[in-house]
Amino acid sequence: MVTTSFKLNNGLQMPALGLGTWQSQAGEVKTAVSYALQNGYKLVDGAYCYGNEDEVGEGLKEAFAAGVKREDVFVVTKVWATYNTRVAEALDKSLKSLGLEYVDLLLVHWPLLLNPNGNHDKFPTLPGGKRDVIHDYNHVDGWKQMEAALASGKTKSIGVSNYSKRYLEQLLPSATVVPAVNQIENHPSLPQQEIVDFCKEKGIHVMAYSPLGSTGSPLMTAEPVVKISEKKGVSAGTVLLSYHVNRGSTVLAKSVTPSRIKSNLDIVTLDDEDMKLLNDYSDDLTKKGELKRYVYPPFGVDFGFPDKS
Ligand SMILES: NC(=O)C1=CN([C@@H]2O[C@H](COP(=O)(O)OP(=O)(O)OC[C@H]3O[C@@H](n4cnc5c(N)ncnc54)[C@H](OP(=O)(O)O)[C@@H]3O)[C@@H](O)[C@H]2O)C=CC1
Ligand SMILES: O=C[C@H](O)[C@@H](O)[C@@H](O)[C@H](O)C(=O)O
Repeated sequence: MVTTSFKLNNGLQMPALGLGTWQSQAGEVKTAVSYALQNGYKLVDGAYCYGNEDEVGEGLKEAFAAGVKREDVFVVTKVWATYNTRVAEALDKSLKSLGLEYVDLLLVHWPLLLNPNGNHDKFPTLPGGKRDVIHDYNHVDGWKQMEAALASGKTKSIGVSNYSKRYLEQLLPSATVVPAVNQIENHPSLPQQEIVDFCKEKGIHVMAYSPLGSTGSPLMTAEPVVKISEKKGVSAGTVLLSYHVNRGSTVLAKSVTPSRIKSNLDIVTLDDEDMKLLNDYSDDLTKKGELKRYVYPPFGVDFGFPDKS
């Protein structure tokens, strides 16, 4: 029996699979969200930064009108980096767009501050074009605002995203509330074993993003993925998504294509031999220095991840 949900450190259950909405275009994401929720998805992952939360909200509304219950959907949003000193405001904006009274999980999208008074709401830049990062901001202080957001009742859980072990080690000694979740890029080409192990030790649930290798799903053709998919008679997508659930993580898959949204629901148990093939592939890339991070925004900040600074 494949796991369908995981218990968070606050006692709430989080579904094992969620629909991603990054880069889901206007005119497509409403249908994707509504279709997914009416066909078995229980989690939707969004963010203010994605610029499509109004439409995600329309999709939620359509699903609720069709009989899906609010309490059966786990809605995630994130505080964008220009709002890390204005968490309450960010959460209110997202709730308004989503048409909700509360979200189930609010994440710090990235552990840094982009200038809240800069030349752009989301991506402020300096005269030379570089991102306008406020370098004396301390993400540990920012967490206090996340704890206040939790106390407001407008989110049921709080967590982080894009936190390496180093960043978690900075945060945890001062945290009154231990993050329920760390959402990180994760797949066989970026196993993140150190962070996954550390999170497990600290009771922080991992949500894996870009499991297919992000735009265009390049990991579908990775050799061990194809091999396992042929052996088991399942799709390459199923292998890549199941890898996380088998590791005890929640996985997010983005699609705006109904047939893919549906097929991504097929999570299977991978046996020890399958996991060994995938782990050997990861170890080999690690040894060769060929780990691959697909999501690498130009912040110019060392986040402490293994592949690139
Ligand atoms: N916290 C963070 O900083 C980040 C969070 N995320 C979250 O994780 C989610 C997933 O990651 P994301 O980077 O979007 O990438 P994914 O790894 O989910 O890949 C998405 C791509 O794969 C395609 N695809 C989806 N399913 C299939 C399938 N069954 N067969 C073939 N192709 C398929 C999609 O195409 P199509 O849509 O055209 O069907 C799209 O091009 C995001 O949407 C977002 O919610 C992602 C990045 C960073
Ligand atoms: O969640 C997805 C990613 O983190 C995305 O929000 C960033 O990559 C952003 O587009 C950026 O350019 O900084």
